[in-house]
Amino acid sequence: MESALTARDRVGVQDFVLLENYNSEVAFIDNLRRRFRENLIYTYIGSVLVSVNPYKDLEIYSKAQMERYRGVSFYEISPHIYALSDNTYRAMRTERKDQCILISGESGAGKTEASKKILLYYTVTCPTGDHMAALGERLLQSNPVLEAFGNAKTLRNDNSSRFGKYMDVQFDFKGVPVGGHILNYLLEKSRVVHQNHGERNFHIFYQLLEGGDDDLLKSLELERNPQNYNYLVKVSINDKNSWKTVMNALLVIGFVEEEVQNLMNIIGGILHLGNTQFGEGEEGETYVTNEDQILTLEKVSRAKLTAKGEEMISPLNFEQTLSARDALAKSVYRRTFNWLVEKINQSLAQKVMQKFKDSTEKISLSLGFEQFCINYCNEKLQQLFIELTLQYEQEEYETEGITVQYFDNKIICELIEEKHKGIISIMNEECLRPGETCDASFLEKMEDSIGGHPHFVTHKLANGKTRRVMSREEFRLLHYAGEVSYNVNGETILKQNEGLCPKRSHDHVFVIQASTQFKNSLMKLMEILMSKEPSYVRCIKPNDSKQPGKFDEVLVRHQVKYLGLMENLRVRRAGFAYRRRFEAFLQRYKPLCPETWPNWNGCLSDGVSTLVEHLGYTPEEYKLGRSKIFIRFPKTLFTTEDALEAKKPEIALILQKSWRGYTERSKYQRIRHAGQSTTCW
Ligand SMILES: Nc1ncnc2c1ncn2[C@@H]1O[C@H](COP(=O)(O)OP(=O)(O)OP(=O)(O)O)[C@@H](O)[C@H]1O
Repeated sequence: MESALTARDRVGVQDFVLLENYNSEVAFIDNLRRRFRENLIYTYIGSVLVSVNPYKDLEIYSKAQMERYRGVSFYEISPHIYALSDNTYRAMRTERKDQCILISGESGAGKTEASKKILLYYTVTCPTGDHMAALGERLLQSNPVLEAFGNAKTLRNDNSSRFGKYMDVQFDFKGVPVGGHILNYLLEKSRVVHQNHGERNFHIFYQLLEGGDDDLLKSLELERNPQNYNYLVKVSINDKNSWKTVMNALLVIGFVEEEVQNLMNIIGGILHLGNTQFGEGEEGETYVTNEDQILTLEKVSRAKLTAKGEEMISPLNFEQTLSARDALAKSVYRRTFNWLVEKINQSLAQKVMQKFKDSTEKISLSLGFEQFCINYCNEKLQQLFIELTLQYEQEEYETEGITVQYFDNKIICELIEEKHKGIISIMNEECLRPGETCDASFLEKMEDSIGGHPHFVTHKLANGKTRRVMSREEFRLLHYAGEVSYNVNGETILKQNEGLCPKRSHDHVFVIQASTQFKNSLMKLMEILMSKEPSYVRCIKPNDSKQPGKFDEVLVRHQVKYLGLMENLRVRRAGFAYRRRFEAFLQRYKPLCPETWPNWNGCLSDGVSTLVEHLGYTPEEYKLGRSKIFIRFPKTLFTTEDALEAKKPEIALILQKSWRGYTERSKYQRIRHAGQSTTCW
């Protein structure tokens, strides 16, 4: 195994920082490709882990592998998600600082799998109490449940998460995981009533129909064939087995039989709701045509209005009724999903580590409100990445007189969220305006307020070439990940911003616009993340056909670009690969120098100078700042780490000897003291 690993390490560089030509995108991608061919899917850029989806099971996630990475320094061993997990865990314990791991990448790049591997690593390697054994199991089992209700087959991924997830895991002072908590964001509820060609509804609908036993289906008045339901399309993906896994997971998490039955009642109810047929009366009123549904569903075709304190029931026309039926289905599903997450949270009780799951997607189709929110979320996460890594480095380098240029996406975030002028404000204003919401006037307002912004374009504002490919009903944003067009026609952006309810002019003030809600929850998330020490996993999808061994260079290049990996590398290499506060550096490496071991009593920077001179660092290898040492090349650090590793047995021997000497001396003193006391008597 070891020799195989050494051979693997020779294929490409395991840290991009060691790339000879670090400015070359070609060299970067070539390194990725060479490693990918050897099944080396992980590579570092300093402390950032780049992961390429292998689309096949690799034997690198066993318990034995976990043991290899346990307690081992980041740079000492080949890159792995376990190394990052372990490092984060140890940083939390030694530095006593909350940590978070941000996993990003486009749909199908491997974010969910990465998060599962991290969780598995903690549940296997962390110290446990009895409580933890059960908690670990519940943490792991929360995945199949969330996936059943929150994941679906899309063109890009057969198991695509259609919601954002932030998982919090809490440890006690001994490093024992004591609980977990999940926050979910922006479930793609529109999928409940409509799926694009080749895609499916959420897995649970199919799992129920394929896996549920005859009695259950009978009690829910359901038939096995998904084709009998308007909200479903027929594509099976091992749903029968998944059903068993999900039912078992629900039990482990602590759902009682009645709750599971209720959940299934709701899922069945949504399917029936989708099958409700409506007819149109002579005066434009709508009525339910399938008689068995009349009692439960006739209210869908009416709206309750309150004007000047008086309530009125107004009939909806055919179109409005269909839209109200779908809105009801979506709303029930969303609430059920939230309830489910809450139940899981109760089961995980006290809480543990972090992971926010985003779903960066570069989409060139016309999209609506939900996609707008998802892309805004990814934009914010990218901004956070820039702020926490690149900008931080920039500031440090400025004091060293080094300047580095990088792409800052703040301008796009502001375009979306700025008070009074941003797209969200304009959208809200338009929703609050008396009268029917109108996407055309929303577009005009945007053109007036932000027309001319370099990241915004509409048909009217576009130049000839772009205008030819743009419709009059869309606007285009140049996100950091690429251009995305958003459709504003009819039922899309504004309707969804209002929460998909038919608008009632008198209660505008009570409408809490979905975009503002989303913006606020995003701000809260950013606050949480900013308060923690971040680690990053950047996932890359090697091809669009989900095939093992296929490396599509164009696709990979695009992701390298929008994930900002080249910038990340440039900043890393422009300066120093490693930095540590003097006290931390001295504390770690002081055994390597007789003058600093066992203690250095002078000023810290002198101690570090003495230490590195003894180690033979050349002037270009390092620099001393005011409070930190900066080491330019990882190789220098590796050598120092190796020296420390080699020294460890010697240190252990010295400590052992000192301890034995101390205990023997104490014993002698006690005997001597006892002898003297006896003599006195
Ligand atoms: N490390 C891995 N080893 C083996 N297969 C993997 C790995 N990572 C991902 N895959 C494969 O790729 C598929 C897609 O991965 P995953 O669901 O994690 O993507 P994602 O980035 O979470 O996508 P989405 O944003 O759509 O949820 C998985 O179902 C699995 O088949």
